Amino acid sequence: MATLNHLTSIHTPTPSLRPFPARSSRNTPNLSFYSQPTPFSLSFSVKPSVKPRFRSSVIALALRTLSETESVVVPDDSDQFAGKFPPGTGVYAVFDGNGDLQFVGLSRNIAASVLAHRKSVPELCHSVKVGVVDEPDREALTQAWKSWMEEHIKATGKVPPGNESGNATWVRQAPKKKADLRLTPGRHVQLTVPLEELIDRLVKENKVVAFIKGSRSAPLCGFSQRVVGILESQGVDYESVDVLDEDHNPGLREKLKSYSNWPTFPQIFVNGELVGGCDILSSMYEKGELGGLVKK
Ligand SMILES: N[C@@H](CCC(=O)N[C@@H](CS)C(=O)NCC(=O)O)C(=O)O
Ligand code: FES
Repeated sequence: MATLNHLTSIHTPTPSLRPFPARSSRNTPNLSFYSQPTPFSLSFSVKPSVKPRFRSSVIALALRTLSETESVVVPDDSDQFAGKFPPGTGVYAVFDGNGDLQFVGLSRNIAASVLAHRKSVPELCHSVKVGVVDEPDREALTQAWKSWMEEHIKATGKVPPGNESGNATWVRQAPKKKADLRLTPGRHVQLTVPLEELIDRLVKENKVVAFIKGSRSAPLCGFSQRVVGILESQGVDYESVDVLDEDHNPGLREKLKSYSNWPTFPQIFVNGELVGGCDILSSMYEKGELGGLVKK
């Protein structure tokens, strides 16, 4: 069983971690842009005329416009993909190998969208510019998307080919989500084996298990949502269990804390061992350490 000692040995705390993305200025939607090689935890938002406050020796250029945002080359190998793109909401612009803009998209999980495009149209998906939108309501997102589109149209007189009506190259059906795992069929069915044993079996029989608050399709807490976003952006085949579902998982919320010796959720297990919660997973994702751990 994983213990806190075990965990500290595999996780070095990263004080630079903070809620992502950073808050921004008045009036305009909160846009924060970042570019390689700046990890997204260091992204921040500024008005163009304002000097950013740098948080590390890696100098980040935080700019608002499409032309001023640096592009990030999309790696060939999905294992090198980790940490390059944020698993959060915003706009992104995809360029082909000639540097021609092919598509401007909106996504709730930019990293997952870029990965999907890279797989479906690798020849058109060479590099990507990203604009993260803080507190993304529909209007802020649409405004962000419009500003990049308008900038491109102004400069070239053309809509990016992928955004022309009728072009379905970049549109994809949202993949069907797996169902959450449940420990029992319902309240009427009593557990016949101790809960601890069920947890033990569950985490040992499934490579990656995320115990979260809410379902994977509708997480009920930002920490759980972030972890789901990260796992999905990596295309990880994982199982999820809702610790708030007392009907199907009675007592799990409390029992899991003693089982894992970890007091909060989410909790992510890999090969039967607790890897950690949201902070640890975020940090591993940003450092590109997650792929090796969770891939089969
Ligand atoms: N720093 C934690 C954040 C998670 C957290 O603080 N979770 C709280 C609120 S969702 C929790 O699970 N509390 C115990 C409980 O609700 O039973 C992490 O990295 O996962
Ligand atoms: S449920 Fe409130 S922070 Fe997670």
